[in-house]
Amino acid sequence: MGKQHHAIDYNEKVIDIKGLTKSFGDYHVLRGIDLHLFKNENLVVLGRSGTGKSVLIKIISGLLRADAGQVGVLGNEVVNISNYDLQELRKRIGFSFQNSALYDSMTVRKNLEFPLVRNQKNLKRKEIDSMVERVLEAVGLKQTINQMPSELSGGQRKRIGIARTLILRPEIMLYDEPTAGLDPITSMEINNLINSVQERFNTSSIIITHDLTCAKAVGDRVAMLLDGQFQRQGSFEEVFATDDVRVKQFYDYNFTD
Ligand SMILES: Nc1ncnc2c1ncn2[C@@H]1O[C@H](COP(=O)(O)OP(=O)(O)OP(=O)(O)O)[C@@H](O)[C@H]1O
Repeated sequence: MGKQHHAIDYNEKVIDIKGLTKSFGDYHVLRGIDLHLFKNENLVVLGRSGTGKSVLIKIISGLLRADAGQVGVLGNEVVNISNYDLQELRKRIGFSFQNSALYDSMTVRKNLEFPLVRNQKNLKRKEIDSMVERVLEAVGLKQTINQMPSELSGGQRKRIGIARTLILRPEIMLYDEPTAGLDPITSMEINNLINSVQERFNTSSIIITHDLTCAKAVGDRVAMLLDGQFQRQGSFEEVFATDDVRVKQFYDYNFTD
């Protein structure tokens, strides 16, 4: 059984992509993609290395431009968005990168304050402290507030990275390989965290992963990129209920549970 989640709003699409194409020279990475994300939904995007998963989330967040198609994000059309609107839109989207990229010379507290101080210049000390405490509590790491990143485990650093993203209260979360390089128990803890973030912060998320245990644990819906298109979408079970050798191979090599 995949996960069950009941708060998804099927009437509201926070991301709505139609006919998206993107090439690099002669290499056609995305070949007419249709994809949507409902409000409060966790959507897992699966695909082999090099299939264009990172390119897709870069286009969603405006870091890369699409060649053609429509990319609706929180009511904006990002294909022809102005730079100002793009900056405003980016504040509503949180990224959790593969390498959490904490600042090694700053304590956990300073790392968490950093995006706040940069983006919301008029906050009082008390407000900053309470926001830091709130996100630290949400990721279960209150005790690390005065530690340096080098004193944390890989899983803890990943959590702090997620906390730092949450502090700006994003409406959409984009997780790039959230369990990469983590052991199975730590991975499970991150999967649980992704689900609890969805519930506590009402985020809608795209989770890019190779880890099928993660896909099963966090995905309300799964979409698989094959040859530049989402040829399979549905529940975890639906996506893998096929004789397509490309899908079977992906399952056999990536499911270790
Ligand atoms: N800026 C770029 N210029 C040229 N080619 C690019 C660029 N960005 C990505 N590509 C190519 O597009 C393809 C898809 O890359 P992408 O990073 O999206 O893969 P991915 O599915 O995220 O794989 P992985 O899981 O390995 O990160 C790759 O072949 C890559 O070389």
